[in-house]
Amino acid sequence: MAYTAKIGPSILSSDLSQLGRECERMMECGADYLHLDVMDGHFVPNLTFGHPMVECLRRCIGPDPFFDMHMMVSRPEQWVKPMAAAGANQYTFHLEATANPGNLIKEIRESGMKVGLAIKPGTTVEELAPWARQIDMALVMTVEPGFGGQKFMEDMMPKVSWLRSQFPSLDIEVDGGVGPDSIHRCAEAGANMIVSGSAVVSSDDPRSVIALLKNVVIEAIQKRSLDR
Ligand SMILES: O=C(CO)[C@@H](O)[C@H](O)COP(=O)(O)O
Ligand SMILES: [Fe+2]
Repeated sequence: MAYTAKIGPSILSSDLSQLGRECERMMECGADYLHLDVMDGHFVPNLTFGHPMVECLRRCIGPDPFFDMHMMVSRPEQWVKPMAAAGANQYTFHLEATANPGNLIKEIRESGMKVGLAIKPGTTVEELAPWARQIDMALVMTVEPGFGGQKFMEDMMPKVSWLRSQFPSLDIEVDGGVGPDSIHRCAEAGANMIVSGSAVVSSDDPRSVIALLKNVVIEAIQKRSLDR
């Protein structure tokens, strides 16, 4: 069991005029990585930022924080090299957005980034499975991508459980509506990379929320290793 508990705040719900400072604040509060949501207004009905912003963020907060790029874009092939040059560490693309996942996985690796593969709520986990041994992380969306602050979809948890049973050492991320009320379900199902936006960023005490989320996942991982 190679995976560990990691919490990655999504800075989508933060004060975007202060993005650099907000990223620093999340890292100071115990975040393990930063989840950066890129939306192109086409794959999803919302627009955020692209590689120029990532380059500025990297310059602002230094080389260490791990940037997990959640690419909610229609042509993920187009942004691999620019994102790598801007300082992204992991490129998480949507299975629904490409006709040739194998080629894209190869391009991402050749650009020096880790590979994440995301599925929307309507996509089955069996469609992701053929790629699972070639990727670093599977992202099971627990809301329809596009906006922060939506309700957690508990009915996505069987996808996480199935992936964990089939791929015991894969990093599995959940994203959307995850916070203190839903973290137990995610952790029990087998998720180990936890994206949390509004629950962390809008809290008066983000440090405590991050610690709580992480402890629940650590306990679930320990329990699973004892049960084996
Ligand atoms: O990718 C997305 C939404 O499309 C997410 O990363 C959200 O931005 C997470 O925010 P919360 O749902 O936790 O508020
Ligand atoms: Fe996201």
